[in-house]
Amino acid sequence: MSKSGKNAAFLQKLRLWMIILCVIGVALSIYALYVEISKESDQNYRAMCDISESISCSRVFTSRYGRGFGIIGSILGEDHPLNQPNSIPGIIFYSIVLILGENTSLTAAKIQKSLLFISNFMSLYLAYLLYYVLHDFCVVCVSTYVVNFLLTVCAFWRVSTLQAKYSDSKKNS
Ligand SMILES: C/C(=C\C[C@@]12O[C@]1(C)C(=O)c1ccccc1C2=O)CCC[C@H](C)CCC[C@H](C)CCCC(C)C
Repeated sequence: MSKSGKNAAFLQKLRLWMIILCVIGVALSIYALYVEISKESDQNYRAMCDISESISCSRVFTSRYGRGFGIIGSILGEDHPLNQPNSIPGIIFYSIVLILGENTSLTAAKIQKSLLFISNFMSLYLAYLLYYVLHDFCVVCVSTYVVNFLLTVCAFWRVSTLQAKYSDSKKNS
């Protein structure tokens, strides 16, 4: 296969994997939202990801860090309307990444790469809270960190492949 054919095939593969990862991200966020709402209305609700006292996702989602990433509440007040469950920006975030993946321009790919790069710092901050502050292991949370990391790797490959593709098409014209 020619170089440009190989690039095109690799881009298709990346697109597929990124769609799958974004759908997983949205699904994990919707599940987190569902658990948080269920637990808030019924203290006896036990989620699938509540395995033990220290492996409990609902304890994490209903903690003060489960809303507004623990930041918005301390600035605007816990009861501020912007202090929503973390899963809501999560759903918006993965949807934006998904939409950017459907745009074939290099600019869209670069914006996508930057957003994903930043999300790993968010993962680090949330993992810190999870491990050192809440002393919990949350399966859903850790899964989102893995999804963010894998999406970031894909986004970096996508940008370099698109750059190679565009510099080749300039050479050949
Ligand atoms: C479900 C999810 C993350 C899981 C979790 O947040 C949860 C649910 C939570 O309650 C929690 C509590 C205490 C410690 C850790 C945790 C978490 O681990 C989604 C984030 C995904 C990603 C890390 C978001 C990236 C945010 C963007 C950088 C901000 C952009 C905002 C957009 C609207 C454009």
